[in-house]
Formats: sequence, structure tokens, C-alpha cells
Amino acid sequence: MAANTPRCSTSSLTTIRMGRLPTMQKRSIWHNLRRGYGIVNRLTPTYIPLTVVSSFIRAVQPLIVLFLSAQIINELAGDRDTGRIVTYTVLTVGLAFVLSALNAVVSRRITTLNSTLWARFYFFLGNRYMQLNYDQVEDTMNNEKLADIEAKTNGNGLGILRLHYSLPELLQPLFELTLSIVLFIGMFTTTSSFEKTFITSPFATVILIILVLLILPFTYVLKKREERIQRRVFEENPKSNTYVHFFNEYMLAKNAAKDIRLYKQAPAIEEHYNKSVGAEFWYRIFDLFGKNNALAAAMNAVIGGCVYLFIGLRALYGMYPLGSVVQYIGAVNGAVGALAKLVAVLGNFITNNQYLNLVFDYLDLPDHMGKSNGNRQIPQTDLEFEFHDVSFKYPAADKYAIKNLSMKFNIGERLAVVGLNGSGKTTMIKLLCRLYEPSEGVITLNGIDIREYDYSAYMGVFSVVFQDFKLYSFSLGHNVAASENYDADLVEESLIMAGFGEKLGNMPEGIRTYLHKDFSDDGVDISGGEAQKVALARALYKNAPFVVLDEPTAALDPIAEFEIYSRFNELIGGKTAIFVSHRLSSCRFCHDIVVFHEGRLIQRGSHDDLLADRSGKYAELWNAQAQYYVSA
Ligand SMILES: Nc1ncnc2c1ncn2[C@@H]1O[C@H](COP(=O)(O)OP(=O)(O)OP(=O)(O)O)[C@@H](O)[C@H]1O
Repeated sequence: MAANTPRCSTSSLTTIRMGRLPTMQKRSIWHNLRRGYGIVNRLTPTYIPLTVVSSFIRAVQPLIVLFLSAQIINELAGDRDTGRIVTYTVLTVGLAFVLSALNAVVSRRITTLNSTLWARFYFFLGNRYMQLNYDQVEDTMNNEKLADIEAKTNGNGLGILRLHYSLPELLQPLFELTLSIVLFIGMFTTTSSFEKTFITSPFATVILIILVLLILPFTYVLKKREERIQRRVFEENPKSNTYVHFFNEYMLAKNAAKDIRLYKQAPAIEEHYNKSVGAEFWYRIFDLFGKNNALAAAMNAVIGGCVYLFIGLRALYGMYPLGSVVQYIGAVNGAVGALAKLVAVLGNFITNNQYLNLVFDYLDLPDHMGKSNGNRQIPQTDLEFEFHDVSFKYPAADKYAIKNLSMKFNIGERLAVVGLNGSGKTTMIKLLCRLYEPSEGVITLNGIDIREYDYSAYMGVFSVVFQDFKLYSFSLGHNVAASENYDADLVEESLIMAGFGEKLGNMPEGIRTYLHKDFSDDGVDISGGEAQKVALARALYKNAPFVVLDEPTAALDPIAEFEIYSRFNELIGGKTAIFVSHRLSSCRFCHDIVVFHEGRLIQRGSHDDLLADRSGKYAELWNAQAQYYVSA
């Protein structure tokens, strides 16, 4: 029967089902370039066409000046026709002006798009993170990959951002090469009468071409070396990006600020940071880049010198007019430079491919709990959930957090869940809410495996307040409704029901008041207990049929706690509710109590029934707490 069929019984299968990255998938460069530029185009739609225009202008501008200067020199050395000289001069100045102006406009727009892309790309990554299945978010391996992507993007400009910045580096030399060929092609088709020597022979032309083409293997070798060393440095420091990410977040985290100060963590953090993210790491990469750039410049200078010599000698033998000498030298050297840049950028594409794979592996993490599962609609009323012999082990753990759990949640009743720390209470809730899937056994809703229901609709069934809930620095209304557009009356009502009414009355702008001061100088800071009330109001506003409160009153003062309990039935209405708490006295209003111990359900019954079992865990926990109140 499906209900008891173990799923993912082998660890490797579990690994894949949990949506981890088994090994980096290899994709072809062309596939990655197409997909990568597709993303660039989606994030900044005008960037690619504007870069084509800008690269063309940058390539054509010096070559137009070169061509027109050559015409002027030829005119000065030949017919000296004033009209033509003036026309060339005006054209040179006029075109330079028009192209510069056009380029300034386009470049300004591109500069804006560069920073836009940066911001949008980080949102794109973060947004993907928000869409991941929860188990993938908790998976250290995926988090390391994300830290790696962010650091490689941020610190090294690799991955998608490299594609973005490489586009002009690719297009400009492509245009330069094409236009330079147009300008120097005349070298090989000259009709002037010249002296026949070795220098003016076709053989010398072949030697020149070979010399120019030498730039290709030379640049390729440099690029390969760069790639090899960069890869080795990254491999030798596999955790350095995670460290950077961790420390940068920790040092600035508001909830770490107290501990950092009181435990004087700053020097220890600094020491650990320097050890784990050593300057040596960056030094080796940048040292290599510097040496490679110097070698490439030296090679260009040698080839450039040979080109000068060759064309100059040919001019001496009468092969080219004076102006054309300037044009050919400029154009051939332009072509040499363009070729070197093209090989370098193609090398960059090859190097960058592994970082694109990293990004695409992350983007392609399977939605194994959502789309790949069922699309059955959620029943409208009477939702009855049941665990059937469920066991669960966290991905990297070797111990079961839940073992052979069978229990039913009675419709419309309140169930208290108690047990020692680490006994599996929160894990049970995560399984019920489909944040994780059971390793063995099955959970049903009205007799049907919960995996057969539409995932997003299923999540809508629960109003949950977790122990580690988070509020954000937007308005109170935004926090409660989790939306820009909300029902203001319902938000207020929920806050009042959750015991936040008095505080709300003192807030300068009511539910439009911002929490914290990140986005508003008038924002208010609230205490831990008040935050818990807002989180409770959020759950009430959602008005889902099943309420889960995981230690909802842990941060509340005794009076607030008493108020919440005494109005609990009013708060929950006829809904089914689970209530996790360490304060056993607060469980007494529940119809039923379950006791967890080491991942197993060991007792179930009413408060009186459980207490009657004097040797049971519940009685032990109750007596342990009661003695403090009695002695007081
Ligand atoms: N993300 C996780 N990865 C690996 N192990 C985990 C994870 N979360 C919890 N555990 C382990 O699972 C077991 C059950 O944890 P769980 O959070 O369900 O306990 P709990 O009863 O809710 O505890 P508490 O009363 O402290 O909130 C513990 O041993 C815990 O260390």
C-alpha cells in the first residue's frame, strides 16, 4: 500500500530528492552563452542593442580619422587640391564630433544599465532563492553554492556579469578587425609601379601575415595559463567565498551586534577572516593578470614594430603613397590589437563557462516538492490530517529526527505538543506543512497522500507562527498582510486580537508605521514579545483553516500570555490548531496533548489522563516545572 511505501530508501536517492547539486552539470559554451545573454537581455533589455551601437562607434571612430588623415597626407604629398583638403578636414572634425557626441549619449545610458544589471542580478538570484523548496534552502551545500556564485560575481566579476561586461570586449574588436581589413586590403592590391625586391614580394606578405597571426596562439597560451591558475587558486580555497559571505553578513547583522560587543568577538573575527580569506589568494590571481598583461603588451609592441618596418620599407620601394603608409600601418596594427582582444575575450568565455555552469546549476535546482507532484485541489471543509508511520532524517544527519510517527489531528480540536528540546516537535510541523518530505511513511489529508495536492494551495492551508519567525522593516500593515495591498480593518482587528492593540494606539501612523528605522526615520523598534504578537496577528490575518503556533508565547510577559490563553478559543475559532509549548500549564486548554521524546510520540491524552500516569514523561515534565511554582 502506498501509505507505507518507503520513499528514497538509499542515501544517494535522498540526496537528489532533497534538491542538492550532485555534481556540476556540464553544458556547452554555446548553450551557456545563449542562455546567459538571454538572462542579460531579460534583466536589461536595451543593453545588447546599445552595446552594439557603442562598440561600432568606438571601433569606427579612430579608423575614420586614420582614413581621412591618410587622404589629407596623400593630397598634401600629391595634387594639393585645397577644396579636397578642406573637405577631408571638415569631415574629420565633423564626424569625430558627431560620433563622440553620439557615443557620449549611448555610453551614459550603458553606465546606468551596468549598475541596473548589478542590482537586478542580485534580485534575480535572491528571487530564485525565495522560490526554492525549503529543504534546498536549509541545505548547506546549496547555500555554499549561492555564496560562491555571489562572491565570484561580486569579487571576480565572473558568471553572468562577465558576459555582460564581455559584450563590448567582444563586439568592439570584431568591428575593429572588419574595418581594419577594409582599410589595409589595398596593401595587397596596389597598382603602383614599384621596385621588385624581397620586401615587396608576395612571399614577404605571407611572412607578415604569419607574424600577425602569431598573436593568436600567444594570447591563447596566456589565457589558458590564467584560467589554470585561477581555477587552482579557487580549488585550493574552496570555502573562502563562504567565509567572505558569512563574515560580511555576521559583522553587519543587527542580531549579532550585542554578542559581538559583549563577547568581544571583533578581534577573533578579524583573525579568522584574515586566515580564511587570505590576501595571498587575491595576490596570486592579480599578480598573474599583471604579468600576462605585460607579456601581451610586449608581444604587441614587437609585432607593431615589424609592421612599421615592413610597410615603411615597401613605401621606400615606391609600393605605397605616403598617406597610405599611415593608413596601412594604423590598420594592420589595429587588426593585430583586435585579434589579441578577440582571443582574450574568447578565452574569457571558455574560463567563464564553469562559473556559468555554477549559476545554471543553482537556477536549475528541481522543484521536487512543487510542480513535479500532484495538482489535486484542497477540500473546502473538514481537513483531516494524519501521519502514517512517518520517519524522517535531515539530509546530512545520521539520526532520525522523527521515528515511526502515527497520529491523527482531530478536526476543529486543539492539540498541544510537548517534549524536551530536540525531541522532534518542530520537525513534525515542518513535515506537516510540507517544508520537508518524510523519509519513510506518508502523511494524508482526508485519506489522500499530501503530495498529491497542489503544493502552493497546500501551503495556504496553514497559518503558522514559528519560533524563529521574521518581521521586516516595512510598515506594520505590510508585515501583517505580507502584501502591499491589504484590508486595513482586518489588519487592525488581527493586531488587537493578538494583544498588540495598546501599542498600536501609541504608534504615530497606526498600521502605516514602519517597523525599525531602515526605511523610515519615524520607524519604531518593538520588543521581542511585541514582535511575537505581530507574528501572531499575521497568522490570524491569513485566516487559514489550520493554525500552528510553535511556542507562541515564549517571549510574552505573564499578563500578555494569560490574555492570549484566555482568548485562545476566540482567536482560533472552529479551526484545528497545534500548539507547541514548553510551559505545560499553558497546554491545559487544549483538548488533547501529545508528548514527544527522541523523535517518537510516547504519550497522548488529556492533561488529567497524562498526569495520572505518574511514571510517564508528561508527569515528569509537569512536576519538574510545578516544583518552582510550589516552592515560590
Ligand atoms: N535543519 C536541520 N538539520 C539537521 N538536523 C536538524 C535540523 N533541524 C533540527 N535538527 C535536529 O532534529 C532534531 C529535532 O529537532 P526539532 O527542532 O524538531 O526539536 P524540537 O523538539 O522542536 O526542539 P525545541 O524544543 O528545542 O524547539 C534535533 O536533534 C535537531 O538537532
